[in-house]
Amino acid sequence: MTTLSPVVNTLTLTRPDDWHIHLRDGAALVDTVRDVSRYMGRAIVMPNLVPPVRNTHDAKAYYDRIMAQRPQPHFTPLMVLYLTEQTTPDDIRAAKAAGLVVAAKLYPAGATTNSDSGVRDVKRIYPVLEAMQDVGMLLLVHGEVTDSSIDIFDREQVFIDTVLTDLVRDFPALKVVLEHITTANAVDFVSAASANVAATITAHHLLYNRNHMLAGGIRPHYYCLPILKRSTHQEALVRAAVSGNPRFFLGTDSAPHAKDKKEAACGCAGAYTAHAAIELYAEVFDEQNALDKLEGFASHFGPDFYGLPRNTDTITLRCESWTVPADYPMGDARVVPIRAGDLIAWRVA
Ligand SMILES: NC(=O)N[C@@H](CC(=O)O)C(=O)O
Ligand SMILES: [Zn+2]
Ligand SMILES: [Zn+2]
Repeated sequence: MTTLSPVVNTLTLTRPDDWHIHLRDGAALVDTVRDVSRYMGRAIVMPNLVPPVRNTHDAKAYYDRIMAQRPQPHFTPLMVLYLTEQTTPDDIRAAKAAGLVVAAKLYPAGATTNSDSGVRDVKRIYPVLEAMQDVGMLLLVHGEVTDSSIDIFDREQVFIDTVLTDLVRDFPALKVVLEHITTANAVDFVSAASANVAATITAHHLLYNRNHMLAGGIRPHYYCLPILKRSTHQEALVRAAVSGNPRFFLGTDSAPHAKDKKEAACGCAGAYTAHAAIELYAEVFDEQNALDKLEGFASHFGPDFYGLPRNTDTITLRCESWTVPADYPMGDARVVPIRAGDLIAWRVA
């Protein structure tokens, strides 16, 4: 239960989880694992490494590399397989049997960072989806079409209309998470879908719209995929997040890229928010006078949808502003976080 002090300057809630994060690999793990494990209980760890996490063996090895960073003891990484057109139903059954892997991720080939090994035609992985539905493994989806003739601001909506609608109809018992939603269309789709369809929402898509990225100068650290949309979409996401509808829950999509790879003529897609994830979400809920709805979104609805137990301990946030550093170390590189050099209103006690 959320406890609000009378003056609402502290907030205690069940320990949250992050249902979508990129921890990367190698030297970066020191920093990404430390950040995510500060207070998150679990994290769904995205498999878009190079090469991707394709099978139980890869997932176990990646899990071990994460655990070698000695995350806080309350932290557990939840592993995900990367679906390719070569993934077999046996890969799914083996991963389920091994117990470490809770989901598999559909990246349309070419849709986002390290998605080249992804799926060109969803029909080709229908036998794999059949197996997932059968064994109860969740499908996580980067929901954008890749057709170059489709406007980048429309790619999520077109994916919903041309791919996802058929997919959820053809696999009614498959649990599907539409990741990092960015449009009112996605909110409407999930709200109207069966109880087996949910969505994650990032802090940056709740806090920002495309003006923040493009008006008065181009700001590459706001560039992520799916791209920030116009404010009416942002407002629809905020309404969904604070609605108390259990099919919308927290997934930061914190996705670090080295500063020089973002501040470049052709910059990478991804925003870093793991330095202040729950703090940024708290700002959004506070702004909406909906702090009492944060716990459901951050700590209850995710595990409920995944069929996992809720965390049993708590964290406490204080309404006390602090200045985010200009950058943070990320292995041998530096990463510029969201809100760099600026204030955040909440801090974790
Ligand atoms: N969101 C992003 O813009 N980038 C992510 C990939 C993804 O989640 O689509 C990344 O891995 O950098
Ligand atoms: Zn994605
Ligand atoms: Zn992501």
